[in-house]
Order: sequence, then C-alpha cells, then structure tokens
Amino acid sequence: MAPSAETEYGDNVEVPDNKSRVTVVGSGNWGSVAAKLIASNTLKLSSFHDEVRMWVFEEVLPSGEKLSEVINQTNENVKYLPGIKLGRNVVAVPDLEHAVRDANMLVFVTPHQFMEGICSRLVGKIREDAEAISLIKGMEVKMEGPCMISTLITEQLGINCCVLMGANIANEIAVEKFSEATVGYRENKEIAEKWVRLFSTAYFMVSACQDVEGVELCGTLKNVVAIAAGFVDGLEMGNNTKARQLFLDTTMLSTFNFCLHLTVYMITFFESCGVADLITTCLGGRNRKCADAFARNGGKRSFDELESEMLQGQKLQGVSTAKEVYEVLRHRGWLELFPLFTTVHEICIGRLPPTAIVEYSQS
Ligand SMILES: NC(=O)C1=CN([C@@H]2O[C@H](COP(=O)(O)OP(=O)(O)OC[C@H]3O[C@@H](n4cnc5c(N)ncnc54)[C@H](O)[C@@H]3O)[C@@H](O)[C@H]2O)C=CC1
Ligand SMILES: O=C(CO)COP(=O)(O)O
Repeated sequence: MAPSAETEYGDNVEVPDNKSRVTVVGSGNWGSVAAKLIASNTLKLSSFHDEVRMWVFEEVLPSGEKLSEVINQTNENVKYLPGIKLGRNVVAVPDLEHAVRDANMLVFVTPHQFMEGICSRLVGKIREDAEAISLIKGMEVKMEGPCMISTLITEQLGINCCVLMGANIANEIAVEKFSEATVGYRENKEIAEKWVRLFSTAYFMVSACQDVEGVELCGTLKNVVAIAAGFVDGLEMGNNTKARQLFLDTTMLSTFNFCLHLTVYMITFFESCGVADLITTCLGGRNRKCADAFARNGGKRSFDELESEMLQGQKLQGVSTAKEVYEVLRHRGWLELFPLFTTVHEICIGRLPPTAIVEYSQS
C-alpha cells in the first residue's frame, strides 16, 4: 500500500516508499519505553519514517482527560511511565486499526492475556508485507499444548514474528541505565538485524540469536521463578535460600524447555534473555514485589488485590503464566516432574501456604 501524491495535473500517482513505518502495539510501562527507544532511532536512521505510532488502550484519567490525548499533549505517558519524555515523533493513537494501517514493522508489547483479542481484531487489517516482533513475556495454552505469543501472532496474522527479551526492567531503561537485550529470530537474519538497529542505543545493547522459542520461553518462564523468589523474600528466608531456589529453578527452566521438545539451545541461557533476566526479575521486578507482599500477608490477600493496589494499572504476568504452565504440565502428566512450577501455582491459588515454596525442596 504505497502512499499517493497529487501531480500538478491533480492525478494521484503512487510514490515508491522504501522507508519502513513502525507501530508499537501497546503503551504500558515497557511499551512506552520501547516507543521511546525506537523513536530516538527512527530520527537517526534514514531507512525509517520518523513518526512512531503507539496504540493506546484508551482510558479516562482521574482528571477526566483521555490518556491518548494527554500523551500527545505532554509527550509523556503520565499513567504508565510518568516523568519520561517519549520523543516528539511518538504519536499516541487510540484506534487500533488506524494505528497499524500503514506500518510494515509491528512491535507487540501488551500484557500477554490481551493478545488473543488484539490479534483477532487485526486479522485482515495489516499490511501483507508486515514484519512483527514481540516483547511480550507470556504464553497461551491451547488444547494442543502451549502456544507462544510469537506463534499466536504468526498463526493469526500470517506474518513472521521475531522476539526481543532481556534483563530489561523498563523503569531503568527509561532513565537510560545500561542494559542488554536479545532478539530471537527464526531464519531471516536480515530482518533480525533490522530489529537490532531499530532498538539499539548506546545504553541498550541488542544482539541477535537464532532461537525464537528459547528466547521467548526464557522470558516467559522466569516470571514464574520470580514469583518463587518473591515468596522466599516475603518469608524472610534469606539470600542463601533464595540463591538455592534460583539455582534449582534455572535447572528446571532448562529441563522444562528440553521436555517441550522445542529447538531450544543451551547457549540461549547465557544471552541477556536467559540467566541475566532471571536475576534482574528476581531482584527488582513487579512479580517478585507482589509475591513478596503475598507471602508477608500469609497468602490472605489475593494477587489481584495486591496487583491493583501496588501496580496502579500495570499487570503481572507470572501468576497467570504459572497457571498456564501448570495446565501444560497437567495435560502431559508431568506435574510431579516440575514441583517448583506446580508449587508456585498452588500457592498463588491458595491451595498451599507460601511456606510450601521451600518445603517441597526439603522433602
Ligand atoms: N515493565 C517491564 O519492566 C517489562 C515488561 N515486559 C513485558 O512486556 C509486556 C507488556 O508489559 P508492560 O508494557 O509493562 O505493560 P503493563 O504491565 O504496564 O500493563 C498495562 C498496559 O495494559 C493495557 N491494558 C489494560 N487493559 C487492557 C485490555 N483490556 N486490552 C488491552 N490492553 C490493556 C494498559 O492500557 C496498559 O497499556 C508484558 O508481557 C511484560 O512481561 C518485558 C520486559 C520488561
Ligand atoms: O521482564 C522484566 C524484566 O526483564 C520485568 O519483570 P516484571 O514484570 O516482574 O517487572
């Protein structure tokens, strides 16, 4: 769909448009930081249009104003990333179809539970030559088994989808503290390198790795481990126990990946998306923080309650991922093979007390 221009005779002619147009689908905490990173690069890279559209799930702020309008007026996402200028070339768009219409590079970054609905709204609405990348840490569970979000995007929208994961606490990258990230790709290295160029800055170092499933599973499963780490913190078990739990869990991650019979490479665990993300999330992430509060309250206050009180609209991924992983394990008869994942879910739903997080590994 090339844009048209009017000639001096008033005819519309097609103007070849070799520049890529980027839309970010999502505008939460990480979504806003992703838009900021990308927008700083589209201004510098001649192969991209400057403007970056950012789809905003519209909401009305306590002031009575619409979030998308405030973002466009102030250049800040006042709700999900206050105090940070996104770049004047970021344009907030509340209409999903309009946001993606002209884009050939789609960046998906919403909480994973909304992706199925978003994809079904986008069927037939995107450019045929579009490429996608998912920054989403999570999975869906279907009758046939687990379905990673990149697969959901590819299957529903018929487009190739890379992933970008890493030790990336959004608020730290927002203030330009150094971090690294990994782009996982399937076959097309050129596309992966284009994504790397679009995201890389002096403080955000991105590299490519030919292992979509491995990169995405690392990003997804570490959220369950972070819940376990939060329980250990909330119970004040100390660093030795936490380290032991993490070691145990890292091993479990590899085993789980292996058992899914996906082409997951060991080397992927040593990229930013692997052990580094596990460590940062277990030290400073939202999943850890809410799980800590859950354990301190002896499991008496639900995660939903704690999420809305502590995160002001941001969403946890670990609790629902624990449930999804549990479903996969149950379906395959593997519950006993993965006591950590199973225990985390059972604590989250109140079937076991928080103390069960260390008890299972002592028996
Ligand atoms: N925040 C972080 O530090 C990082 C997050 N991620 C991942 O990125 C993904 C997105 O996370 P964030 O941008 O932080 O989101 P967030 O946790 O800030 O979630 C809030 C977003 O969800 C949207 N939302 C609420 N209800 C919705 C609905 N019904 N339909 C569609 N959207 C709705 C809100 O409008 C808002 O944009 C997640 O999978 C997360 O694990 C990955 C790396 C770092
Ligand atoms: O994925 C993250 C850091 O890489 C963020 O984790 P939380 O969602 O637990 O904050």
